Amino acid sequence: MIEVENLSKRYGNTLAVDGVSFTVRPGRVTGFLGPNGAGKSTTMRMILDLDRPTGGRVRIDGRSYRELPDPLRRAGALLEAKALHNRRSAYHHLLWLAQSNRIPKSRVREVLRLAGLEGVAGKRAGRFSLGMTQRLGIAAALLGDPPVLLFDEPVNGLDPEGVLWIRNLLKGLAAEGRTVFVSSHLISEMALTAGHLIVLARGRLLADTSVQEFAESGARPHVRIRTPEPERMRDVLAAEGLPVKQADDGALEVYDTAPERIGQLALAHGLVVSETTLRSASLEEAFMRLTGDSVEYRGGGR
Ligand SMILES: Nc1ncnc2c1ncn2[C@@H]1O[C@H](COP(=O)(O)OP(=O)(O)OP(=O)(O)O)[C@@H](O)[C@H]1O
Repeated sequence: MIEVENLSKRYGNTLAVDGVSFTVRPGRVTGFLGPNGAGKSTTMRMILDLDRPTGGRVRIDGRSYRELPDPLRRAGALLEAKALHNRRSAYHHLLWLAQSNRIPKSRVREVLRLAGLEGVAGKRAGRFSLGMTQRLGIAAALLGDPPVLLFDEPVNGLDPEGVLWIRNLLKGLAAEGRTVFVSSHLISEMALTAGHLIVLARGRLLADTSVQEFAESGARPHVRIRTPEPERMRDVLAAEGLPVKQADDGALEVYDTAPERIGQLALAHGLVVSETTLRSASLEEAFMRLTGDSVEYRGGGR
């Protein structure tokens, strides 16, 4: 379990993380979602004691990272993939990590296999592609077989097969009862892997919720209408007190109503309607609404 309490980080004039509290529980994948610059990486670095908080505190299974005995066996992490300027082979890189953390040598082969790197174990890690570097980072995170795992944007640089692999890996690790915390700026990716979401924007916590609740809370169902006379339709809808807006493709979007009601109104006013479709907002729309609002709300602040 990871407990983050009132955590803040200031870099000069930038409040990268602004009084954030949440708990990441074991047994499920928790997505850490937010647009670029939201403060996800900074939060993850503070959880791992790689960056000192300006305020607040973090606990991993009840202790701060630096108090953990054998930290690699308690918490594993993949942070942003950096090109490894590493002359060591993938195998020797992992072996060095294992030996400095009292992890048995046999575990190196195991994680190379888990990460699909057996075939390139002898190659210099510094020459790896981004996708292979990502896999090597994941192998290192798994090396100590830790109950707590953090992954910062793990699908970056992976090909479709790799993306599928990581989704299944994350779900499998959570199903084993581990605490799995994964950052992403893509809600679509998180919808496929995470059961729970922590949403951050501009350093602030916007939501701490299940994926399903998140979709429902952000969703505002509406009816899409296509008509050759959009202006007249707008007038009719406005007279009925129905909120309406025009989508980029020219269709009208009407809220707080049902397609049947639109059909009745069109008939009553002699309007031709070529499409009426009930749409519930997608997860993307829920995410955009939530984070977009926060950007507007906080615009000019600070
Ligand atoms: N070392 C640093 N020095 C100064 N500012 C920083 C530093 N690290 C991060 N920031 C700033 O803090 C804010 C949050 O950055 P952070 O990288 O944590 O966001 P993020 O959500 O991980 O975004 P991304 O997905 O783009 O990595 C940004 O405004 C960033 O410019």
